[in-house]
Amino acid sequence: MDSRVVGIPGVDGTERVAVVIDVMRAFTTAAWAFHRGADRIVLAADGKEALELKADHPGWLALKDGAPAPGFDLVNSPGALRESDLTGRTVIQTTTAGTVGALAVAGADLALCAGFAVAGATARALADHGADAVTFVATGEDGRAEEDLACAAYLDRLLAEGRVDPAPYLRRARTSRAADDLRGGRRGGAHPDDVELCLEVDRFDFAMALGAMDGLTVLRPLPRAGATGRAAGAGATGTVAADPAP
Ligand SMILES: O=C(O)[C@H](CS(=O)(=O)O)OP(=O)(O)O
Ligand SMILES: [Mg+2]
Repeated sequence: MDSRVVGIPGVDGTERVAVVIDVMRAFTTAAWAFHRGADRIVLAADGKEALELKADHPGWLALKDGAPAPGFDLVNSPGALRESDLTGRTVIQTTTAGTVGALAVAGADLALCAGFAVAGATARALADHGADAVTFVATGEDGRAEEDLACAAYLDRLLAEGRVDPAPYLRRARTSRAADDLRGGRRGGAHPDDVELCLEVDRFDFAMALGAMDGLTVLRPLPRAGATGRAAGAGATGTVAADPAP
C-alpha cells in the first residue's frame, strides 16, 4: 500500500483514505471512551463549539484537553477516563491536535482515527477497505511529534508485513516530548498512567472511523467486515449506534 505522512498543515483535501494519528492523547482517550460504553464521539472545532453543542444536547458530555474547565465533564486523559461509566453516552471531544486533524480529513472516503491502542484493528480496517494508498496525518507538533510519527511508521510496517515487533516504535514514542511533558505533569489534565496507557499496543480490537450525523463529524467504532450489529471487540460495553438519537 502506498503511504505518505503529513502534518495537519499538509492536509490538502485530496486524501481519499486517511489515518489521523494522535497517540498522546486524543485517540487513546477516544478508544477508552468507547471501551467505557460511549456510543459516539462528536468532534467539535473548539471549546466554544463544544459548549454550544452541549447546550443544545444537555445529555451529551463535553471533553476538552487541558486542565478541568467549567462546563466540561471530562478531560482528555485515558487515565482519568478509565473509571468513567459512559454507557450509551455521546461525548463531544475537542483537543489541540487530534480532533483538529480529524476534522481536516472528514471528507475522505475512509478516515480512521488511531493510536497504538487500536493499531492492529486500524491496519485490518484499511485492508478490509481494499485501500491501495493511505495518508497518515501525524497530528502533534505540525507533523513532528515523535509519538505520532512512530505510530505511523509502525502502522506502515504492519500494512506491509502483517506482523511487526512494536518495541522500537514504542521506544521512540516513550522518549517523545509529549511523553516527557505528560510524565512531568506539564500538560493539563495529566494522569500518572497516561503515558503507559497511550503505549499499550492493541489494547482494543476495534478501529475508529469518522462519519457524519446531522452536519456534525462523528467518530464511532468500526464494525469488522462481515460483522453484524456490534463493533468487533468494542469492549464489554462498546456498541455501534446504527441510528443515532438526537
Ligand atoms: O491533551 C493532549 O494531550 C493534547 C493537548 S496538549 O498538547 O497536551 O496541551 O491534545 P491532543 O490533541 O490530544 O494532542
Ligand atoms: Mg497529541
